[in-house]
Parts: sequence; C-alpha cells; structure tokens
Amino acid sequence: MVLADLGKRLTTAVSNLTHSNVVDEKAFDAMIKEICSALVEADVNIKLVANLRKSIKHAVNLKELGPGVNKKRLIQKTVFDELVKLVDPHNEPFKPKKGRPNIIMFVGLQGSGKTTTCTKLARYYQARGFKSCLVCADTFRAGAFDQLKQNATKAKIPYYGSYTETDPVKVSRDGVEKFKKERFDIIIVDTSGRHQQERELFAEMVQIQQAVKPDQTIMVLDASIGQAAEAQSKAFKESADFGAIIITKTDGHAAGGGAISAVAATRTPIVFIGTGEHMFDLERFAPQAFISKLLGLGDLGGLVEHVQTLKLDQKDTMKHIQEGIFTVRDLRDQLGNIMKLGPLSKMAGMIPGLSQMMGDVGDEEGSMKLKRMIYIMDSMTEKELDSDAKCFVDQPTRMTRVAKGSGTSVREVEDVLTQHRMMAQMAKKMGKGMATLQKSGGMQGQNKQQIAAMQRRLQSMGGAGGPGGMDMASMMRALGGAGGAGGLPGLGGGANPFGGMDMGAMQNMMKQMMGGGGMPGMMGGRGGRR
Ligand SMILES: Nc1nc2c(ncn2[C@@H]2O[C@H](COP(=O)(O)OP(=O)(O)OP(=O)(O)O)[C@@H](O)[C@H]2O)c(=O)[nH]1
Repeated sequence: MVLADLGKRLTTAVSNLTHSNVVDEKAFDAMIKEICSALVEADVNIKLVANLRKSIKHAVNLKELGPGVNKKRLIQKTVFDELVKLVDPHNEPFKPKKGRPNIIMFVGLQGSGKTTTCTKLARYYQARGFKSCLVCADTFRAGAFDQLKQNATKAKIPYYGSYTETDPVKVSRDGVEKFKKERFDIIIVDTSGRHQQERELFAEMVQIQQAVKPDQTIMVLDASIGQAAEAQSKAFKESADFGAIIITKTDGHAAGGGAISAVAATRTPIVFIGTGEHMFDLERFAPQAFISKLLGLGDLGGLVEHVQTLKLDQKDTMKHIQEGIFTVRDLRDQLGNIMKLGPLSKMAGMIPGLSQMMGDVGDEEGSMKLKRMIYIMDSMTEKELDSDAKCFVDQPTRMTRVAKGSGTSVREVEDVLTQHRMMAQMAKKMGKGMATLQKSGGMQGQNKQQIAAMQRRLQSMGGAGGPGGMDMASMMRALGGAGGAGGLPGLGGGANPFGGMDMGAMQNMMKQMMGGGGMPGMMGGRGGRR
C-alpha cells in the first residue's frame, strides 16, 4: 500500500460517514475504526493511533452536541486536525540566510537516498536565489564522488571532491573552506553511509562535524523503514547530533506515514520529504499541507511555491486578476505554464480534488489535451487573445476559422472558450474580493495588513521568486470572504473549501481539460496566427 492508498482509505472512511443520512454513534465508531486500522497498516505506532482515536472521540461527543452543530463538518475538521497533529513535530528547523555561508551536513545510512537528496536540496536553494554547492565527503564508497558529480552536473551545481584523498575529514574541510572563500550561501556536505553497526562511521561523522562546524546536520531516512525510523534516528542522534530529518521515498511506501509520525513524535523537525527520483521531487514538509495532499485536498500553497521556483511569468495575469479581468491570452499563458510544471499527475495532487477526477487519464493524454488547447489559442488573432472572448459569441465564424487553423474541431474551440469563461468568472470574484477588502481596509487595521500581505503575495507570484512559501489557500479564503478555518475542504464532496471562491467551477474546468474523453483522430497541426 503506497502513501496515496492510505490517503484514499482515510478519505473514504470520512466520506462514507459524511455521505450517510444518519450520523450516529455506530457510523462514527465505524469511521474511527477504519481510520485507525488504515494508520496501523501504514505502520503508524499503535500508541499514537490510540491517542488519535481518543482525541477524536473526545472532540466529537455526539450525545452532547447541540442541534445547531454541523456534525459532519465537525467530524471532518477534527479528523483533519488530529491527523495534522500526528505528523507535526512542533519544532522549527534552522532557516538558512543569504549573504553568509550556511553549512549543511548530511548523514544517513547507505542507500537511504542521501546523495540524491543533497543535490535536490542544493537545487532547491539554488532556485530560490541561494548560491549553492556540494562537497562529497564519502571517500569510502568507490563511485560516490562520481555519482555526486553526475547529479551536480545535471543540476548545474558546483561541487568539490577528490579521487585520491582518502580522508573524508580533510576533503570536507578543504571543500568547505574553498566554497566559503568563494562566498557560497549554501554548502552541502555529503558523507558516507556504510552500515549502522560500524562504529567508525559514527566516529567519522563526529570528526567531520568538528571540522566543518555545520549550521545544520540533516539525517536522511528511507520511508520504507516505517516506525523503525525512531530507533534509527536515536542511534544516529547518540553519535552525531542532528537537527532535522528528511524522509525519502515517500512516493513508494505507505510506511512513510509511519516514518513521518515516528519522527514527529520525537519532536525532530522534518524539513523535506523525497517524493521521487527526479531532481524536482523534493517537497518542503509542512504538516497541514502534507495531510491536505494525503487526503486529496490539494496543496495550493505548495503549488504556488513550485510555480515560484520555476520563475514563470505570471505578472500580467496576476495584475489582471487583481482587476477582475481574465483574457484569453491569460488562459493561454497559464496553460503554457502548466506544461512547464512537470508531470500532470504530480501537479494534480496539489489541486484540491483534481487527482481523483483525473482518474486514469495518463500524463500523456492530459498533456496532449493541454497542447491542443494551446494550439487553438495560438490560432487566434492578437486582438482575440487580448479580449474577453465575447467576439466569438458575436461572430461564431471566428470559431470555425480558429478550428481550421489549429487542426482541431469547432467543439474543441468551444470547450476552450467555456473554460476561459469559467476562469474569467473566478477572476471577477477575486477582483471583487480585493476591491471589498481594500474598501474596508480604512476601517480595520487587520484588513490593511491582510491587503498588504495579499499584495506582497500577488507580487511574489509575478516570478520574483522571493523566499518563503506562499499561502495561496489562506489568500483564497480571504478573497472568498470566509472567516475561520473552514473545516475540512472538499472531503464532503460538494464542500466549497475557499468560502466564496467557486472551486467547483475550477475543478470542473480541470476535469474537462484532463479527462474530457479524448479527441479522436486529431493530432493538432499548429495553425498560423492571423
Ligand atoms: N522513489 C524514490 N527514490 C529515491 C528517492 N530518493 C532517492 N531515491 C533513490 O534511492 C537510491 C539510493 O539513493 P542514493 O542517493 O544513491 O543513496 P545514498 O544514501 O547516497 O547511498 P550511499 O551513497 O551509498 O550512501 C537511488 O536509486 C535514488 O534514485 C525518493 O524520494 N524516491
């Protein structure tokens, strides 16, 4: 059972209850039982599961709930909150600062994914404007330096290592000194893994720590070890003290849930999780976002963060949305950006409900559909692209022309225009939300702050790639005018996770984009723009 299956089981347990007509003790107990057995099967510690069970039962006392209380909502929210608590280490990790050397040392067993993760992390910081580099202090395993070199070259990260020097302490010291002189912001030192039993391994780690004086030592753990993560981290902690953990290979194992909760219980911050073999498959770990994604509720904050990393040009669109406008060109630019973002299946997990909707639509089919939409818009005139698309309603022959030019059908052109209309409606709502907030800002200091924060966020979406993850979810919630936590978005099926935002329309649009039944026999010749 992979982690996604655990998520599905948890989601099904809750939605079985929330979709049933009667929410009584029996149905509630059945839901808790299913949640607990799913967690135990995912190797979550039995004591932690028992605590979660107790907390949910305590928070939702069906007998004492007044008639005005929305039971389903309360249950959804409680389950969500308790799952978040389960994986929350309640501890802030070290945050690197620009303009000074931040030395990060990696420790962990052989094969845990250390070398791969070092490069992923260097690339992560590089993309955020930190001058990053790698030092290979694994002189034990033949080929370790070559592996790091290969990864670093692919990711365009400067590296240091030696084929002849056998003392890892010397190599790490020399590498760090060299990169310090060259004013690197992030210097990552990869160490040897060998085997846990080897005393020399731990002694070596301590010596390297003393030589390079890391600002942060990160331990890398393979998710498949499940709750054994606790014992393994203890063994390492006793020798080479570390400040944070990265759990790798969470893409392949439900036991990742066990590993994450086991580590969280020790209050050691989990800084990132590895979600695949690719360079981009590293996600900042945030308990709420993690649970949200696990339950198929998406991670819009993560999505925006990902977009920022890629420095996509969003300036015009964001400016338009602030003004409540959304042109056809905006849609074209956004679809073009989606194409740059990587496999659709990965992106889909970040958009609430989308991965369930995509169902069996593969990455290839999905991206072909997106490409055809882009071909359609590339066959429009400049004027049409910058319009609100009303010209197509006034003159339907335009659709025939565009269909011909792009090698698609009029039906497909209509679909694109329908999708544009949905986005335009959303933009209008967001624009109104901004205007309302701006108006009321004079009365309440809090609103002023909200607007300033929102404007900063909108600006940062414009490709500036500023540091700090953007909380798109709270922005949307604010724009939608919904106060409070808003329960457990989406789990109930028709729930509107962002207050006034029309997420249903957005989901609909994505559904059509990804799974609209394919378009037989047309391979989309690129029509010329007139
Ligand atoms: N699926 C998946 N594979 C990963 C992930 N992280 C690393 N791997 C793979 O795990 C394997 C081992 O990774 P390495 O980086 O060589 O492990 P290491 O800990 O550096 O091993 P030593 O250098 O021998 O100490 C490689 O095949 C990686 O591609 C991940 O998040 N998901």
